[in-house]
Amino acid sequence: MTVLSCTGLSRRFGDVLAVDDVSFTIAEGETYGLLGPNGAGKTTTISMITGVLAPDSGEVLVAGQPMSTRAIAAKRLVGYVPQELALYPDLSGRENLRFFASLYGAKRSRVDHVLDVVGLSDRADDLAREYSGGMKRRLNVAIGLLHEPKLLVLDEPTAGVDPQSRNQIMDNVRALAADGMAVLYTTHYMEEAERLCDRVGIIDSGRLVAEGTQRQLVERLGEHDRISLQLDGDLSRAATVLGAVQHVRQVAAHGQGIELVVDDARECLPVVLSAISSNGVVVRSVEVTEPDLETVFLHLTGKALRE
Ligand SMILES: Nc1ncnc2c1ncn2[C@@H]1O[C@H](COP(=O)(O)OP(=O)(O)OP(=O)(O)O)[C@@H](O)[C@H]1O
Repeated sequence: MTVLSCTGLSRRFGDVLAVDDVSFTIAEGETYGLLGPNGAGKTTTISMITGVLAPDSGEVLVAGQPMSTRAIAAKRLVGYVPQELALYPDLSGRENLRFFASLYGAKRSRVDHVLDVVGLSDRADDLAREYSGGMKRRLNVAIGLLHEPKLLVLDEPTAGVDPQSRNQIMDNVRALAADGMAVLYTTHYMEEAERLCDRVGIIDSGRLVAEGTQRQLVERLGEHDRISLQLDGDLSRAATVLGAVQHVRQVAAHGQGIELVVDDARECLPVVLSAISSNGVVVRSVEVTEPDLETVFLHLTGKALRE
């Protein structure tokens, strides 16, 4: 079942078209990663999805309910974990949660449950100001879960947190998705997107430039595995021999090195190495590059995700 459906979302700030005709959906139990360089339009998109900001055009539906800045029913279905921490430092973790539970009309019994989910039960009665950055963020996630949302929106939840909290947050997302929650996740960490997200959308200058599973994106761009070799010996002979090896698509020699574009590096490598050595050329080093989301992202946006 589709939980989130965005259709033709656009939003302008003065001369800047921050979000330009963005459409995507997220199904029950699916984790969708929204990736983009700084200023691409991620936060503006999220603000429209969570009903914080009105779109100039387009529509957001959450479990079939239209979202708007005044849509109480739709907002009840969304848990939002913003980039900026939103909690009271002079209240304990538990008091923060009780406060937000009363604000959202959530059951008080949810407080202990969400504390347990984010692994803060044993520190629940300490003041939030005494929490580490990672614990504060976990408390923020707990606040987002209080009212049992169908869609959880996390805006860079692991930015600047310690590895333990980062792992905890990622485990939480996995478990929540396994229980059927739809998750929208933005991050600057490509490996998180690779590990967590069933599908990703790449946004650049306000437009969704590509969308799919990691494999689909890599295949659509026609990216291939590469093998870089540093060699001693007759390079031109090695290049000729390698050009005839099955599944080698391109051979380029430069200096003492040869760069190969191949179909499947793991399968090709043993054949490549034996072809070289049987022609009296010595291999000094080998580097294999398999295309990943970072490659796709660079290809599409011309930028690294973390700059
Ligand atoms: N309230 C605003 N007023 C004017 N311009 C804005 C406003 N909010 C966002 N913008 C502009 O809209 C564009 C998209 O910004 P947005 O914050 O959505 O990007 P982002 O992808 O979330 O970036 P980051 O990764 O840096 O958080 C940027 O050019 C930004 O300067």
